Amino acid sequence: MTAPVSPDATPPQPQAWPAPAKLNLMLRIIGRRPDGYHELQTVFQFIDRCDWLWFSVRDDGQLRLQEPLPGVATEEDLTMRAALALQQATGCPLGVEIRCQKHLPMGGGLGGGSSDAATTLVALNHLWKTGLDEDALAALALPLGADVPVFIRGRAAWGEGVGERLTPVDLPEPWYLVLSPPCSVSTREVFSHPELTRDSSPATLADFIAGASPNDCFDVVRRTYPPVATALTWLDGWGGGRLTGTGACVFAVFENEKLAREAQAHCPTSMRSFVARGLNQSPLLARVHQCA
Ligand SMILES: C[C@@](CO)(OP(=O)(O)O)[C@H](O)COP(=O)(O)OP(=O)(O)OC[C@H]1O[C@@H](n2ccc(N)nc2=O)[C@H](O)[C@@H]1O
Ligand SMILES: Nc1ncnc2c1ncn2[C@@H]1O[C@H](COP(=O)(O)OP(=O)(O)O)[C@@H](O)[C@H]1O
Repeated sequence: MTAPVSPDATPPQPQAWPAPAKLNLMLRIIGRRPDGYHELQTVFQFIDRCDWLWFSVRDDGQLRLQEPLPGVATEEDLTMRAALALQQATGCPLGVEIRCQKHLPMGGGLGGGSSDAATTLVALNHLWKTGLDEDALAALALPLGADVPVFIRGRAAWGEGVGERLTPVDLPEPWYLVLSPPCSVSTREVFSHPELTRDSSPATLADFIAGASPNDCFDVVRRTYPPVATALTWLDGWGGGRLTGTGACVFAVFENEKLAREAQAHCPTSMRSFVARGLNQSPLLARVHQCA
């Protein structure tokens, strides 16, 4: 299924690389590993809302970031960590200067930082000609964050483990109204919350397709973050809101763009929102094929 893309998915310049957002269409926590990480079951789908990145290769091996993000030290930025990981894994003598134009809210459950990291790995693997295949890139991606591999693979997926065991799925590609409450949710904080449900019984993809779309973080996040509760209450009037990942963003599903935009027009002006199309294939894959 090929979806028409919204203007947000149009590259600002031909050399720009997309880092799309993801939604978790469901999220179950079925256990905890000895290292403290939670065993999940989730459904990932991309949306056509993206951060955009530019890469200028340097001959001197240095890694530079134009315009560091507020509150994120340059060496902690996931683009820098991804570039370093690729450099170290391949012994590549080249460096890069990276510009990242953020459109995705940080700590929003949209996976923006993870997607920036994946786009950096994929783009530099091409620009530095380091020749890693998809499996090797996904292996480099996982230590950067549990969400990074799905952005490397670039296909909507049923995810298990910490989200690294991925089975591609072909889903309907509806339109979403996404609300971005004025708060940032720390994934680590939610996963360490004493009241989080951690023992859901395992589900199957068939359960999701039959309409089961729980998010086991929903109650804890709604109780802990009042702006998320406000956004969810508002979406109750539009068929009900769902949480992506650990939030803060929430979303509702619409059959077409017109209905999603109609709902958005009623959204309180205090609430940031956008309309986006669900995508089973990441625009990053199309960008890579453009280079082939
Ligand atoms: C929950 C999810 C669902 O897609 O998304 P977000 O809401 O963060 O976008 C992801 O699993 C998040 O992935 P990601 O954001 O890459 O998390 P990481 O950086 O690997 O982990 C941040 C912290 O969350 C906790 N963590 C994360 C993932 C997991 N399965 N169990 C955990 O307990 C760990 O304490 C970890 O130190
Ligand atoms: N390039 C980046 N973009 C966004 N966040 C980043 C980036 N590099 C590091 N981070 C850190 O990762 C955290 C989680 O980011 P993000 O992926 O946007 O949220 P989430 O995991 O909720 O989807 C941020 O709060 C920030 O501290």
